[in-house]
Amino acid sequence: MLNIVIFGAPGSGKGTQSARIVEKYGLNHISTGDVLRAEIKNGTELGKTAKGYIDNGQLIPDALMIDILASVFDSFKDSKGVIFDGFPRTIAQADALKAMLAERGQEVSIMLDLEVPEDELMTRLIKRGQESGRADDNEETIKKRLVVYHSQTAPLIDWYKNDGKYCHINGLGTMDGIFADICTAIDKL
Ligand SMILES: Nc1ncnc2c1ncn2[C@@H]1O[C@H](COP(=O)(O)OP(=O)(O)O)[C@@H](O)[C@H]1O
Ligand SMILES: [Mg+2]
Repeated sequence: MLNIVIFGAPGSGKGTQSARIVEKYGLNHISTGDVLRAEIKNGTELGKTAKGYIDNGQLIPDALMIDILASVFDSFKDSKGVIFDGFPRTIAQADALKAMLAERGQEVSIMLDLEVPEDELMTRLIKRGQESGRADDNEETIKKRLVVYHSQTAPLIDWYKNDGKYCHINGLGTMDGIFADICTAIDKL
């Protein structure tokens, strides 16, 4: 199985590139953001809990996220592989993902880090907020999310370097150009 972690700040293009990877390689996509937004839309207990954190630009607690992730992962039977989009976001989540995959005789194949400058992230997210109406894509919440990204999520770059899975991708450029770089990395696996 191919287990790909797609990584980057909010607005770095994880969702955009995941859709292309899914189509070309026939993988299953786990976007934890999409899972939580669906729960919010359906008004579930989990959705209510998640909304409080998301509206404030904060991360959902690790223990809850790790449970959700494992149950979504186990819902895919005979999968060719999975793209993890939006998970892990903390060191504790990376440890948990490694343990969860190891229990199932698997491991992360590669971590793709989409690097995009901050001013470009802000421009993209403001635009996404206007077009899609995503509640957390407003300037105030985006700023909080970027602070959380730098303090809690960016340390995963060194974590994955130490684990030998890290792959840097320049996330600035055309969507096709970025996808071509991603394919080059995946095809080497
Ligand atoms: N290479 C790119 N160049 C310009 N805009 C992009 C690029 N990739 C994605 N976008 C736009 O940036 C926004 C955020 O992309 P998205 O894939 O949702 O990011 P993430 O899932 O990492 O938050 C979207 O509105 C998308 O259309
Ligand atoms: Mg996304």
